[in-house]
Amino acid sequence: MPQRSLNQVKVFVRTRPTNNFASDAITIGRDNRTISIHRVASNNVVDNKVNDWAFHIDHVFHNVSQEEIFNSVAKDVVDRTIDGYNGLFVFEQNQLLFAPCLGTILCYGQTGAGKTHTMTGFTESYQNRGVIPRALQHLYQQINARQEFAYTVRIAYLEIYNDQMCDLLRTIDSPAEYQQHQQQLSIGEDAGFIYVKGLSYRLANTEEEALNLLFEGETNRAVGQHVLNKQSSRSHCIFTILIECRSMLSSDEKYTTSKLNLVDLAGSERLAKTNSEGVTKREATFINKSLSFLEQVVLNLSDKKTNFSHFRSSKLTHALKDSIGGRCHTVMIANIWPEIQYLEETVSTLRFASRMMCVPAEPTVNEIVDPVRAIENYKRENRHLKEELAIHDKLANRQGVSYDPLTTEQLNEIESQCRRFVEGNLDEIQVRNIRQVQAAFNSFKTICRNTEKDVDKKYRDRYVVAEKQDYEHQDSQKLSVVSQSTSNLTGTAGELDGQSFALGTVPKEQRVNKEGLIKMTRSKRQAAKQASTKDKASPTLSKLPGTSLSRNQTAEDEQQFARAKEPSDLPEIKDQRPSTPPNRSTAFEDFKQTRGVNLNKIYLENKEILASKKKQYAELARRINQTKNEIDRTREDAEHKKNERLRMGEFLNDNGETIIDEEEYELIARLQELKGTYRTDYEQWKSLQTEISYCQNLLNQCQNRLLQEYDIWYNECYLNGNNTGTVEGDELISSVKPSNEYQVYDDAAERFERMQKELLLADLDSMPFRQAQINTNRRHVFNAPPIQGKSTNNTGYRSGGSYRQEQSFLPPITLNTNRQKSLVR
Ligand SMILES: Nc1ncnc2c1ncn2[C@@H]1O[C@H](COP(=O)(O)OP(=O)(O)OP(=O)(O)O)[C@@H](O)[C@H]1O
Repeated sequence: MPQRSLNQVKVFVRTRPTNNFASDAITIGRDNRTISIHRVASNNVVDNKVNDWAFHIDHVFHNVSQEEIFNSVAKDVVDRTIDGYNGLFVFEQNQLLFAPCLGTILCYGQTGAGKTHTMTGFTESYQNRGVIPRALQHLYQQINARQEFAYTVRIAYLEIYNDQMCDLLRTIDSPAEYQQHQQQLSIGEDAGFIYVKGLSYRLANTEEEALNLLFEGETNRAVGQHVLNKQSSRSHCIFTILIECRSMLSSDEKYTTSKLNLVDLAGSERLAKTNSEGVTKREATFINKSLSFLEQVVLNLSDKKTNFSHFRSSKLTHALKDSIGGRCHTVMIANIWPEIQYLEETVSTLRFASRMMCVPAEPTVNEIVDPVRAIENYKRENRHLKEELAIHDKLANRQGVSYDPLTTEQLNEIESQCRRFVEGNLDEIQVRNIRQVQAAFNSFKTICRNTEKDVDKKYRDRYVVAEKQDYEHQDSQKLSVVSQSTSNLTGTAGELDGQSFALGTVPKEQRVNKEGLIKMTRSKRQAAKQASTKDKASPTLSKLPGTSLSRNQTAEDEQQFARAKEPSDLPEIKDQRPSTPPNRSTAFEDFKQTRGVNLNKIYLENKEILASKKKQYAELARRINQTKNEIDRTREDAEHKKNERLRMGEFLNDNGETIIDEEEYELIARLQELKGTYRTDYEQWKSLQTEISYCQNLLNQCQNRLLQEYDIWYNECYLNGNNTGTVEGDELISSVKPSNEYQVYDDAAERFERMQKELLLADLDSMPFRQAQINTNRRHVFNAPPIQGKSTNNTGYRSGGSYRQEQSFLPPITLNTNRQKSLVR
């Protein structure tokens, strides 16, 4: 095999997994760098065609994961793009006019071969996310790791549909801006760099913001259905990441810029095989035409003798002019569908891949960042600043101030001072320079963390829910406790002097309407109780032994949850279910009486504990306020007495001490006593506050678990446990969507919180991905016009004040219903 030059476009082949792999016709070399095709000639026909091919490429990926594709193919390109390029670009009204493209990843192949799968992946599955979401994650991880640089990231998403360009992020704008963006996009060139006039570049400060943009664009892509692919992309899409980087170390005005294009081409298709007609056929014609122009351009680029390429022959080739080879680090993934009936398409894809391999690419090395020189400059500047500081200190008569790093002894001394300060044994901490201030803050941080740990340990050790015999009784009591606790949370308690912050609860008008919730919950409970009395004979509802829940969130918790969710004494109810699934809230009640009975108990127990803590908290606050009022009154009386004494003239004893009367003495003593009570209560109040937040946390976890188990149970009972295929899209994503039926327990704000917590419990790295997913779903559900016929209430997103509020912050989106595809691919 000929030696590959480093300065050429890299080409990889990825096979779509299939059970009908054409092993007689397709052979992948052992080194995974060769792919041979052998076509069996027809028996009856004299065939003079070439029947054997061998293609040498950089690597063949056969049945590999999305992660491997990203790590082997795309990561390097992303890294190179982050490293930047010495360029310059100019913004005008948030529209990029000029930027060098440093990296391109391109997916090419026949329809249905897995290009979109490779590039974007499943938007609803974190594990199966494609190159773009992974590239964004890697990009922001790198940015966060490079503290010495300040990065600005902008995103654009361009679609080329029937040779017309379209901004996929236009729907984020308000209607007025949207109208502006409707203007025709056009391609411009400056110094060999390509830009799309009118295309919006959106700032993305975090991975989540960037993913929001990706998902928004994905929902706007043109998608169609034909025989070979139910969700076929009918357009070429270019996802552009623009990175601007400034050094924090030098005051240099220069900055590096780079652009990464992630291109998902529409798939070539043979009309006879896809049975395309009407719109789909017209689209296919445009797709095939633009791809053959692309082939032509690539052919010209790979031919050293030709120095002209017809880039302007189509929008696609023009838009990609500076993205293929040349100064751009280009990587192509050729997707093939290795089944015998697609052999011709496979050969044609591999041919294109081979041509692409000959396109020269000489990425320019970034020259701007020279860390050695930067550090030298930094040291020099540091020396100058120190000298200046010394002069300044001398002029200000501040002798002996040292700016050198603190020694271990000095650090220990500061730490000890901080400790004594916190314990109340020291009034002031001696600091003379900024290093000492920093050291003091660090010590405070350490003290704070250790205290937190101690408190946490203390509560974990302390709280174990006792077994309860009469659960139902307590359950009914609980509601009144909750309502009392909320109504008791009034008044304020402040510091002794009354000059600082006030403690207490938020004003009534700012609180969530709990009464409504309680009424609703109560009526649902009653309904459930009636149902349970009817079914008394059923062993399903027989009393289960009380469950105790350790506050330790350890294996013990897990075991208990496991025990709770698998009550062995419950009969299998699956077969008794009606064929039509019941409404979810009825099913939920059912679940709480059967499979979820123990989990529900734990949940309610915890809720009760929380309610009682809140009650104590409110009572204590009221008591503190009373004490505070009494302190104020007593202090006033004492002051009054003192003034009276002073007016009458002071009496002194032989030692020169002031003599006061009995009444004034009692007032002073009472004042001391009240202050003592106040302090004790205040400490207890603060500690209760921590306990409440701990219990609240635990309650949320129980709630999440209950709802998860409910989803599983519901699927098993009513959807035959089938989580794919037969289930409607809405059902599929129900596990990540808050649903109205869960209102049995909580109001909208709580649901929102629960949803976030549910996500947090999962892999932390996946948080931005999942959050962006939810944001996009929610945005589209909120803004779907009512004329679409579907009631948005079905989704469970619309009820609840907090959602409405959130809606008002989001820009309205107008959806093109013809072109919108489901978020679930
Ligand atoms: N590597 C893979 N692993 C799992 N599923 C795959 C893989 N590649 C493709 N698929 C599945 O094959 C189907 C078609 O894939 P995809 O839509 O990505 O093809 P495409 O090349 O983008 O087609 P088109 O050009 O028509 O848009 C999808 O259901 C996708 O999930």
